[in-house]
Amino acid sequence: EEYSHIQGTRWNKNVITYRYLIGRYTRDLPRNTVDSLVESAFSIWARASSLTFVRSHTRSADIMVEFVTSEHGDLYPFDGPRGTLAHAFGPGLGVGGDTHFDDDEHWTAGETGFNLFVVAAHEFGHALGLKHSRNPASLMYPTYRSPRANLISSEDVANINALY
Ligand SMILES: CNC(=O)[C@@H](NC(=O)[C@H](CC(C)C)CN(O)C=O)C(C)(C)C
Ligand SMILES: [Ca+2]
Ligand SMILES: [Zn+2]
Ligand SMILES: [Zn+2]
Repeated sequence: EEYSHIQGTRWNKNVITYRYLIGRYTRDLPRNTVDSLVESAFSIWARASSLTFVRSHTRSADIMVEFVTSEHGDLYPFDGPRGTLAHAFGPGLGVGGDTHFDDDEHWTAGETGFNLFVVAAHEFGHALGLKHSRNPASLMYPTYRSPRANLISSEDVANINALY
């Protein structure tokens, strides 16, 4: 789900930085696989818009990416295996844009478990300010669906370009 009621509606810049909280990677996948799946999820939005995403190694990144379980320091504890898979805060300072993945899930790069690329693409939509869509073809549909060819719909492209 998205918590944009806490944050603003959009970033006031086109270059958006992200970083991982070191030590908060999942053990389901090699680190470089996590890095490339996350990079691919960002590139979906970069290709659809005028936004660019830069990985940062300093404290000041816009979007902090981490894998956490249960109670993890915000008001939205995760719920163990299945159920909620991840959440992201809408654009803004501090927690704004931060994206948390439930590490009680089995994260994969394929068809089994939950595909990290698919979930990250959805979450980064929220981190950019998008809300859920009732259109099942949309990346912002609130229920997980396994990876498919064209993940992003024309509605998603229209929505991100209406915002930026
Ligand atoms: C398998 N479990 C689900 O399909 C669950 N949905 C999610 O975990 C959403 C993320 C998916 C769409 C990647 C939560 N969300 O909206 C985050 O921004 C439930 C539908 C059970 C809530
Ligand atoms: Ca869960
Ligand atoms: Zn969502
Ligand atoms: Zn959280």
